[in-house]
Amino acid sequence: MIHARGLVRTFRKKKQEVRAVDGVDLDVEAGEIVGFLGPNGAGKTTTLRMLTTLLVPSAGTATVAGCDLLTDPVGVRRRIGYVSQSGSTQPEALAGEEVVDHARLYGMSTADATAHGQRLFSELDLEGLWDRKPKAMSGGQRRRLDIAMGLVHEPGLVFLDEPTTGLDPQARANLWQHIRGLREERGTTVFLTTHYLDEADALCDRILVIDHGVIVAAGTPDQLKSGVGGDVLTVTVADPAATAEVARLVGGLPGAEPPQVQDDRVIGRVPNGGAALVRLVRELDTAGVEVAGIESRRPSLDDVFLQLTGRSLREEGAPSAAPAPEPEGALR
Ligand SMILES: Nc1ncnc2c1ncn2[C@@H]1O[C@H](COP(=O)(O)OP(=O)(O)OP(=O)(O)O)[C@@H](O)[C@H]1O
Repeated sequence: MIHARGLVRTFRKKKQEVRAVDGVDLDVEAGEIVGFLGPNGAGKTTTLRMLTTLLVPSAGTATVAGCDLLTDPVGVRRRIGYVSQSGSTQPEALAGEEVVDHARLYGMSTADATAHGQRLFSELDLEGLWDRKPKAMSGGQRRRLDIAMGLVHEPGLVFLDEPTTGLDPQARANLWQHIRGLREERGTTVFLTTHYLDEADALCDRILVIDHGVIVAAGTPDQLKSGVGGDVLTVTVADPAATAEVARLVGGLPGAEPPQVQDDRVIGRVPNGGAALVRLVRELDTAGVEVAGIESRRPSLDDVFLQLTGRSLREEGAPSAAPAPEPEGALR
């Protein structure tokens, strides 16, 4: 469904050339849900904008939904849906009318567009908002309206740029269900960027990780996690002054990598978490360290990210859980 080779996009910024995307190869098969992850500024949006014909590549080739990106951009546009980070609804237009007009641009009849738009409103919890202007909707409602716009013409391939940012947990869960439903019922292919690792883990068949304009890893969430190797040990101490001693003990476990200290926590990686945990508890007891919590767990996608990019997605200012819901009816 998407096959890109050597995609490059450069920008000039204060007389310097920025290589926002620096040779991206990617393949997305029909019916897949693929997540595109990367730290801020990694090149996700630039890649998406090229694949959706909004930005001309500086180099490289791609076919998207069966059409050549460079020679048939109109063909690409006809076959895809795109929901940008900023959305595309007009603040003064009536929501339902806008959705219908959008579908009609793609050749749908008014009756079909209305029926399909109303079904999407119901599925995306927008019931009762058909005649409301976006400027009088909450941020979460506007985001769901953007998504309805991207889906109303029933494209076979949808690009979603951070679709759930700003949605409350329930709206996020509804949208995940909707995205899965699109694939199951219509075989829709979905390519999405997200800052939520739990979202990528739960929703995506495959994940591509981009950093500095280059894809640094690709695989299923499980493949990526098992690539990190070993288990993650976390010790939380009652007194933060004890972290140096705990770090020494964790670092001394067989096969351990040098641990990190974050506030009152020491985080280490060991080949066998179960055995290491038993030994560590004994050593901590002997050393007289008061422990507030201790756990061994399988690596998460955040650990994958940290290993691949040297940065944690959470350090990037990305929330580790969805932000608190906006009050319904809040004005822009
Ligand atoms: N129009 C532009 N002019 C100059 N530089 C740009 C332009 N668009 C993007 N860049 C630069 O290209 C790089 C990649 O940006 P891009 O928006 O693709 O990253 P991203 O991974 O989507 O980041 P985020 O997660 O913050 O949305 C950044 O260094 C950015 O500053």
